[in-house]
Amino acid sequence: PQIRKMLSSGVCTSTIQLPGKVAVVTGANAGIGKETAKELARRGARVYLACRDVQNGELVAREIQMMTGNQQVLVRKLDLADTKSIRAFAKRFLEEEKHLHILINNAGVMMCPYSKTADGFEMHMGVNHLGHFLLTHLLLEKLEESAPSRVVNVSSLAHLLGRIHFHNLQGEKFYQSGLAYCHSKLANILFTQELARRLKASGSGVTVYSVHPGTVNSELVRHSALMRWIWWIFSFFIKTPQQGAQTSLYCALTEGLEVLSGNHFSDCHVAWVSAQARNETVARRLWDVSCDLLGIPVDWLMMAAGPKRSLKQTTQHTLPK
Ligand SMILES: NC(=O)c1ccc[n+]([C@@H]2O[C@H](COP(=O)([O-])OP(=O)(O)OC[C@H]3O[C@@H](n4cnc5c(N)ncnc54)[C@H](O)[C@@H]3O)[C@@H](O)[C@H]2O)c1
Repeated sequence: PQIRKMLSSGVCTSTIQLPGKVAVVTGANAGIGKETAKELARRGARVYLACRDVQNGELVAREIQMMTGNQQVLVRKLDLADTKSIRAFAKRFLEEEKHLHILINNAGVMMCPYSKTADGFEMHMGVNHLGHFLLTHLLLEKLEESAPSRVVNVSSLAHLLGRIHFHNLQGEKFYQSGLAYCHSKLANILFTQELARRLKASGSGVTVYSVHPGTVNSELVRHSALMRWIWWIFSFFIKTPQQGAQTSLYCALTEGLEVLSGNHFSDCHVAWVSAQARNETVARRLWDVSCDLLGIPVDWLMMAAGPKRSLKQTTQHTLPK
């Protein structure tokens, strides 16, 4: 354990406690999300485990309650592959909670065979990007009312290989499962940056960060025999889920991080991103296209001084069938 500790740099050293604070963690019933939720609960927050599998979520909630002594760990159904489920989750949450201080967009799928969400979106883009885009949109007013508040988008170093192909967003022209994951993780970073720009322009007290958690021993690689094998071989050297949760926790908890809103973090430090991930034009267009696909008004968070764009300029993308 000592060697493992040495190999894993980046620990969230914030001592902040969270009584009276409310947090939502997506995909909180496994891996990095579970450890993130556990630590937020340990610090006294009321934590919503937003899970696709509620039964399993309840088991995890009981485990976290027992380990932390915090009974305010609640499970709510959220399937990010279905916009109806996302809207139902948000509706219930907004009805029952006065505040939301921390939203961790953590859930993700990797290298799944070509498949589509209930709304016809390619699964990686649908779950990893569009699902969290819609969820954040629906919860933003509550975050603004609760400011200072934070959004953490769990992305990946895999964004390096990502590209936003607007003519092939649903992967119907060409599809490769590994690349589809990379594209969706690039979308996480572009969304973070565009959201940060808009929140700043609107004078909101909500800040947003994207995160690479490291290479983490979790179930994420379940769809690829090769990746499972590689993860197994290197399992001693890669991070535990608890170590993988540190950068998400750092971005959610560290005092004074507001000035770095929009940045990407790894090992609890600001991290470099690819040229693609710094392209503001692509970020703006992805924002508009995402709104279009989800039926959200493009100006749901209009740049105060930004150029007005007509949707015509942005509709050169493939709609789901
Ligand atoms: N494990 C790594 O090495 C690694 C590296 C870089 C980035 N990440 C990112 O970290 C995040 C967490 O991954 P992990 O490693 O803990 O994997 P994991 O498979 O253990 O956890 C993923 C979680 O997402 C949930 N999820 C999947 N599809 C969902 C859906 N449709 N609706 C709601 N929830 C859904 C799963 O149920 C699970 O709880 C992901 O966004 C992943 O891309 C992981």
